[in-house]
This record gives sequence, C-alpha cells and structure tokens, in this order.
Amino acid sequence: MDTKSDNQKLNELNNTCSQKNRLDILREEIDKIDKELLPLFLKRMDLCSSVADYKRSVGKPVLDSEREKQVLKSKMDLLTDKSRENEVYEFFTAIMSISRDRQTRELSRDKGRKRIEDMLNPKPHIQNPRIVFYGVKGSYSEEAAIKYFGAESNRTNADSFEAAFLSLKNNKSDYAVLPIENSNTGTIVDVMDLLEKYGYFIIGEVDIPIRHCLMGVKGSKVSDIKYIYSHEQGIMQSSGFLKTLGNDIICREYYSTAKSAEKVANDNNPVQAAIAGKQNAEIYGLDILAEDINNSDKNTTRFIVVSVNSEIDVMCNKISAAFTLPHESGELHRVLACFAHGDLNLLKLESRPLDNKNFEYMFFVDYTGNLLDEKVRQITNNVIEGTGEFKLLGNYKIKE
Ligand SMILES: O=C(O)C(=O)C[C@]1(C(=O)O)C=C[C@@H](O)C=C1
Repeated sequence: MDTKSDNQKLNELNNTCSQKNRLDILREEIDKIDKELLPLFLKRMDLCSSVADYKRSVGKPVLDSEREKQVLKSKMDLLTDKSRENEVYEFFTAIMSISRDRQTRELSRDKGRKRIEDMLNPKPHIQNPRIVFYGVKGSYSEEAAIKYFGAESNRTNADSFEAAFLSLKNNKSDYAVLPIENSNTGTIVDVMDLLEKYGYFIIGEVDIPIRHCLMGVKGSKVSDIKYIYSHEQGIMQSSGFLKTLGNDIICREYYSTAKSAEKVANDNNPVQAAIAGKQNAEIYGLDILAEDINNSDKNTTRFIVVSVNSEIDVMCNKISAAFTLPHESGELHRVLACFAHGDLNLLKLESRPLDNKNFEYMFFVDYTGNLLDEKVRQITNNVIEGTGEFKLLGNYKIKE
C-alpha cells in the first residue's frame, strides 16, 4: 500500500496553511477596498435618485444612451493600461444598469401613486352616452354593450382595440366596451397594455356567455366547408369541434368573429364558413351549420367599460391592477401578504410573460375594495412599495 511519509504530510499541511493565510490576506484587502467602495456606491445611487426626480419633473426617460456612452468613454480615457478596458467597461455598465433599475422603480412608484390621485378625481356618469365597441356589428362586444347600456344605446364600432381607445381620446365616444378576459383562454393582454398606454379607467364590467356557431352561406352544408374563418380565440375555443371535421379543413385567423361572418357573407362562397355568435347569422344572412360548438359550455368572456375619467363612487368594490416584481424569491409572497393582512379578497391572480424579459412576468390582480377608503389606499400603497412597475387599471362595481 502506498502511504505518504510524515514529511510529505507536514509539507502539504504547511502549504495548505500558507495558501489559506494568503487567501485570508487577499480577502482582507478586498474587504478594505469594498469598505471604501460601498459609501461611494451608495452616494452615486443617491445622486441617480435625484436625477430620477429631475427626469420626472421634465418628463425625460430613464435611459440616456448618449450619457452612458460618455460615462464609459471617460473611464476608458482615464486608463493607462488598455488591457483593462473590458473589465472597466463591464463594471461601469453594470453600475449604470443598477442605477437605471432604481430610477425606473422610483418613477413607476410615483406613477402608481399619481394614478391613485387621478382615480380619486371622478367625473359623473354620462347620460345617453356614445358607445364604441370592438368589432363589427353583431360582435360579442356589441352584445356586451347592449347588456350594459341597453338595446337603444347609441353605438358605433371600432376595427381594432386601439381604434376604440382613439375614439375615446378624440372625444368621438364616451365609453368603450372591450373584451378583457375569457374563462378558457385568459386575459386579453393587448387591452391591458392599451389601458396603461392611454391611462384610461375601467368603470364597469359585464359578462357574456360565449356560444359559438359555425355558419355558412345560405344552403351550404358542413360537408362543403373547406375554409373556416374566425378570431384566433374563436378557433381555439372550438378546437374540439374542429377536430371532428377532419384534417382537410383549413382554419384562418381573422380580425374578429363577427368580421369573419361578414367576410363569409360578402365572399358568398359555399366552401367558406365562420365561427361566430348566433346573432351574426341573422345580421349577415347566413345559415347556422352547427350550434354551441365551443369546448366548454361555461365559456364566458368578461368585457370592460372604459372611460377617459374615473367614475369611482362608494358603490365600487373591485380594483384591477397589474404589476411586475423584482426577480427574487419571496417577492410575490410579500405582495400577497399585503392583501391578506389588509383583509382584501384577491379575486384573480394571473401571470403573463413579459415581452422584453425571458421568464419574468407581469401579474394581473383583481381585489375587493374601494380606493375612497383610506385603509384600501394604504394597502394599495404598500403593494406599490413592494412591486416594480404598478399599473392601477380601475376601481368599479362587480357585475351583478
Ligand atoms: O445621467 C443620467 O441621466 C443618469 O440617469 C445616470 C446614469 C448613470 O448611472 O450614470 C443612469 C442612467 C442613464 O442611462 C445614464 C446615466
């Protein structure tokens, strides 16, 4: 057996000891430098926080690429040893990224608080309002508009979600009715994004049961159909039925369910059909080829009523918001604890991937409460403190 001599063992021990001492000495040096760096780093961050205040007051964005280039170049110019350029570049790039994150967080908290103030500045509900709904005549949004405002209401349609927002912006309409969530397929994020972009408010909601039908031109039969048009949600929500038609059918995503019915009627071709709500068959003169084809008979879409102004009053009992979180463990738990400790019931929590950050999410919440109530405002402010970006979307009355 190959055993080590005592000398060998002693040498190894000495080596380890001296190596360990050496490491300790080096680490002590690092600690000393870090001690000097720390207050400087904090001071720099505080200055960046003041820069954020300035940027908010003049409406400048956080990122200033030109300034960042300048900062990096000035550090490169200071270097005599050019072989160190990369590490210095990375060091200052990281510092500026941290300061940008802090500025963004601060500005977004201010925005969140400002949004609460805006919400507390309500306007009275408009009598005989002009309504804009999404899609063409016969769309589920029109059905929702009728349910909320009545069959006699003054309605016009918008070809896209954004067109509906523009109609509000240009004072062509008083309220917009738009889909926000489907019980099968979840939140309609584009509408959420537009609410944020325009800074408008949800002032009400209405649920519409979705009962898709397959419809074609007069006299057509299911066996004739080769092309089926519908909104992507209509196709997704009827996937079970579509499978029974076999593989030869081609599904084509179209602007909306009602617009698909209109297209089939206009093309007047017996090989085409549309998936849309029953009322469209009558409106566009089509035959219903199959009824109630959606996967779930509980399929419901929630629509929101949007206004430029908040209409908060004492009857409002539901708050909708969206937020991001720092990507660290326990962050969501901390935010949810704010709702639990404040005794506010969380009605919905849904997460959606963020476009620009892989595997980071935007959380959508609905919770009970009225922001006229000081306690609810306090809890909402606590939530804002714990989140990255916070978007308050509305405070309104839960549908009857
Ligand atoms: O000078 C600014 O505008 C800052 O906000 C500071 C700073 C930095 O950390 O140096 C941060 C973000 C900007 O993109 C540029 C520079």
